[in-house]
Amino acid sequence: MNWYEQPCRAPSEIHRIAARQRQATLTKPAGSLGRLEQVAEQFAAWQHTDTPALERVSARIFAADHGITAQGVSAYPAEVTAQMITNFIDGGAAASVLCKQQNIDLEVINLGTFIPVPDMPGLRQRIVAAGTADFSSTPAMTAEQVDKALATGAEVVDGLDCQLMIAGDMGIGNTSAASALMAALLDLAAAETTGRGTGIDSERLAAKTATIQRALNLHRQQLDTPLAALQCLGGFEIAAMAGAYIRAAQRQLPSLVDGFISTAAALVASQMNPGVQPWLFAGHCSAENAHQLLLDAMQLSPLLQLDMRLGEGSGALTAVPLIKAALALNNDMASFAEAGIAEES
Ligand SMILES: O=C(O)c1ccc[n+]([C@@H]2O[C@H](COP(=O)([O-])O)[C@@H](O)[C@H]2O)c1
Ligand SMILES: Cc1cc2nc[nH]c2cc1C
Repeated sequence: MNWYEQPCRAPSEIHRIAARQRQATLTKPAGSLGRLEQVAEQFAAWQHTDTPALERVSARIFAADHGITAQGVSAYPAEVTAQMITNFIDGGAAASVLCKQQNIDLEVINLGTFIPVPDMPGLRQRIVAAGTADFSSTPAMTAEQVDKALATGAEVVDGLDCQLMIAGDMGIGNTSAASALMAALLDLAAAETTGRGTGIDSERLAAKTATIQRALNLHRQQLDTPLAALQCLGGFEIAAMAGAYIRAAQRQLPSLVDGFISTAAALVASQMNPGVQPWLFAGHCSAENAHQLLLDAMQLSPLLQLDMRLGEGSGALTAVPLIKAALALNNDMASFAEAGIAEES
């Protein structure tokens, strides 16, 4: 059996129920904390306690370049991927600011960019190749490359000591890869899964959609397993994130999923290993066109809807304070008995 097929233990339904019962005793009308109550119950099931805690969150940004950028699918040039890697490390990126502000440890993993990035502290160089091939004419990766990228995600998770993982993505062109994967894995047309990414106009959106649909037709015979779809249509960072979600679930470590690309990687992961889905939680719904449909297909209900469409883990990072609030309420509120308050009649 391949490492990514090893089973994942299910979260504890006993502790989910215990947390639900605890919620019912707290000084509030039943159900009045809405989704915050379910957040606490979910963490209770993950952590096997009715008073779950969230002290250690780790963010890992997976970066790589995409051959599909040769088709003019992004509003930005591919060199931004390498430039942003340095910006993450220098502290100037949105994800860097959110991590610093919340005391979340951040590491960047470079899977391979067109422009090489020099070694620097906080950057793990795991170069698969200098970007994927252009999937509009050839498979994005070789079988060896997809294996290496998947294994890198697992390696990263094996080094974590935290209670929640956030996997962020950076890769100009990666919304094209994510849209193609979503279409292939959910049996949809490119028109249903393709959006504006970094902000292309309607004319370029039509061309991007046509390019992705042509690629889906070209590779149709090869798209019979999620791994094959990942190899044909994915990116190195998407594969690494899929590997990270799988290994995290195998280690009973929950993941807070970010935006469209992150969720597409989570879709790959949960189709490669069905035990992954119960270990996922959605941080936000991105403004990227197909994200809501993708979340629905994966039965994930996002915490935030702020019209963000940045990637790099930013939406998930923004949701972390809300999770901490949900757990503090669950753990620290007085019960009706403790406060001497009359219960529902
Ligand atoms: O996370 C999202 O929902 C999201 C939506 C649109 C764009 N992005 C980011 O923008 C880049 C991909 O956009 P594009 O247009 O180059 O395919 C990549 O670095 C992503 O992290 C991210
Ligand atoms: C500047 C910039 C920052 C990003 N972060 C994630 N994707 C990005 C794309 C661009 C263009």
